[in-house]
Amino acid sequence: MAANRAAKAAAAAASTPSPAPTAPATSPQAAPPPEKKLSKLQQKMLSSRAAKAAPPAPSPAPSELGLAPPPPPVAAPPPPDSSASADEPMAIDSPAFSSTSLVAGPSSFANALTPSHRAFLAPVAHRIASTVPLSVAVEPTMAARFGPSPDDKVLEARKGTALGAGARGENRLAKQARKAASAPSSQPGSAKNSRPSTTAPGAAKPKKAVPPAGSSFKPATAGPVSQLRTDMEAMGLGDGSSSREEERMKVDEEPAPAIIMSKEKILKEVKAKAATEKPVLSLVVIGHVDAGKSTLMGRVLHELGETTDREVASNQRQSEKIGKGSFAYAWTFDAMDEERERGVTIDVAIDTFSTQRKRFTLIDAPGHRDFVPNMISGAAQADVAILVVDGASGAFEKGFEGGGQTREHALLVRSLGVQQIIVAVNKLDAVRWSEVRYKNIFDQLFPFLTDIGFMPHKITFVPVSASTGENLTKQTNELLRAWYDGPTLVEELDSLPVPTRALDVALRIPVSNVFKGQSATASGLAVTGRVESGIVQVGEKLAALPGDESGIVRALEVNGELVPYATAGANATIFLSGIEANQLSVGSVLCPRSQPVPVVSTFTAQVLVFEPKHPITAGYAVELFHHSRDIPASIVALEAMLDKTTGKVTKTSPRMLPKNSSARIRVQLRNATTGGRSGAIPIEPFSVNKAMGRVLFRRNGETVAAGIVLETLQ
Ligand SMILES: Nc1nc2c(ncn2[C@@H]2O[C@H](COP(=O)(O)OP(=O)(O)OP(=O)(O)O)[C@@H](O)[C@H]2O)c(=O)[nH]1
Repeated sequence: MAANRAAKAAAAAASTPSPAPTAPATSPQAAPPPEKKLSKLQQKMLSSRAAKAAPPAPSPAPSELGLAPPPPPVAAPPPPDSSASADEPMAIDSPAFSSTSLVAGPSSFANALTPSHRAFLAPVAHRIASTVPLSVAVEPTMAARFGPSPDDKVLEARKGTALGAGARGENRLAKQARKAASAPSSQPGSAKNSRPSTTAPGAAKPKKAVPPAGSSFKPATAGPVSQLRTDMEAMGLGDGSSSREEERMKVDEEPAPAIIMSKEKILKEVKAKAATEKPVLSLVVIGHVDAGKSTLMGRVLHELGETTDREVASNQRQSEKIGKGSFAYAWTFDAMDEERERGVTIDVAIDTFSTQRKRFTLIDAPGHRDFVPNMISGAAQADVAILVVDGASGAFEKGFEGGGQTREHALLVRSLGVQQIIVAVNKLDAVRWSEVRYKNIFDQLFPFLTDIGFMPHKITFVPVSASTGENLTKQTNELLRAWYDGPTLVEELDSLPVPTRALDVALRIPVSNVFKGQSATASGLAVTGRVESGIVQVGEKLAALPGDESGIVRALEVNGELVPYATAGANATIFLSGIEANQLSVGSVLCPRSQPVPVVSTFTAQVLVFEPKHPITAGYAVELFHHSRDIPASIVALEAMLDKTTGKVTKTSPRMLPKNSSARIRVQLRNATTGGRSGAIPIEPFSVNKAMGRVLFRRNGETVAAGIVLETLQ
């Protein structure tokens, strides 16, 4: 398998990369980058699109959502991608603010998980991260005061069911870790009956620690975890070992490890590594329910040798037993009992895989509309997305037209900062590899994606069949080969550009999970989170916002390895000392005390209104999504309506915001005085830090607007 892959990649490298269809040739933006060669089909499709007159997008076309970059002058070269670099100046001052400037990517728990995280988290924390119950439990009076939010209702309904926190079955990596773990106490509870232990299982294999030279590096236990434990036990996740745990984790008396590397030295090292190591990208898989997301990625992992024939055969046998044989590959990800019984993904699942030139952290997101909050949590940390669409007759239309999640997911990932998207046109085996069908889907989807702000050359289409494995790593089907000679899905993944990381700016780590971790290498209070910007290293003292507490980084883990530092883009587990667990929660932000993130409950934002059922008026209640945090808020003032193309004020103090409009609004959190804790959250203007300045607004289970933070107020 490995040899095959190498040979394939070598062949791919030898030939000029040939991307799937890109832009309509009628648009100046449509020109693909010169180094990319079009396949025959792509050329045909583009020229057929060019042949059609290119009328301006009909109103209210998605382009008019204000999400697309303003149309360039006819002969102008393609505009630069304003969010291509995390370091470049912000575009929000520009009159032509658009969704392109809405992009860069907050964070969540999802791809913070390395294999050893999974070992830690499988029994308990895997779900806690993506679900709000932890924060709900921390702020119990919030719901009493304001009533449950729509998304809370979904989460509430999940409590006590197999959908509730911690109830997830073992996934592939957790299972491997459990098998490998030697100590009985380190075994996670089984998915079905046992209550999982709050102590995470030992890592599958002892990992080689990489202590900074000269430091007193020693994984240490951390402070009391009363709130976390209370939360966990309230959710039925405790292991009854409270006092033992409390004793063990009471006070960290280990001396803090010293910081030993200068930032300059780290930056130099990072540069040197970039030349020799595979870059890591976070990949989220999205699409309408049943499009085949889990099957596709389960199959990709198998084709790449990440799962064994034996594992697949076992899933096949077991899925057939309950009459769900067609879901065998999906079971690699859909590990919860309920997911398997219903044949529906409920929560994000994480995995990792490598291609010839890249490593991927894979986030398999649920497609069902009820689980969009989970999808957001996963997508918030992604660099790139695969949008899976169902090519079977009528199925694509079902997912794409009113109410389907194809549009919503694409819009969400774009608003969350994802710029690069691969459309996997799946289930083409069901239509005998019809080229006409493929082109028909391309013709519907491509303009939509460009209109919501994806740059044409950052969109690729690949025809595939997840269940037969066709065109994932190889093309064998003659019906397909008759009209397609472009790259396979894996080749397409392998050739994705690596986003620029914001290394040389203030450190920001939005926390996506808090747990008590214990592996062969480290233990104690730990958080997972994506390093959105800057560099963190062992020994560093970090403020945990909101709050006055600081913790010391005792150990850092990235991709299952202990490391002396982690840089922007890394999904890290950070073991902390000198701070109590109740000072941290999902949505906290770790940053240097000297460069804090503003903690506020009111801010102004520039938003694009999607298609809410009712127009937005002052006092409109919403769920605010910021990284992994999901918090009740109100749009307290409509300051101005804006022209979507120029960004100029068209009307001050409008009475309401209609669908597809752009506006400047004032937002206030609704829990500002709840529970004795500050209701304020750490949030930053987009102009200061793109990743910290993106917000999404949902209401009654639908996403109503997305935007960027303009100014933090109080
Ligand atoms: N014919 C055909 N069926 C497929 C293909 N890919 C997936 N399916 C079937 O489609 C159904 C749904 O597949 P899943 O992988 O669970 O879909 P999903 O998008 O992950 O579903 P959710 O995560 O619940 O939204 C299963 O019965 C699969 O066997 C394909 O390429 N061809």
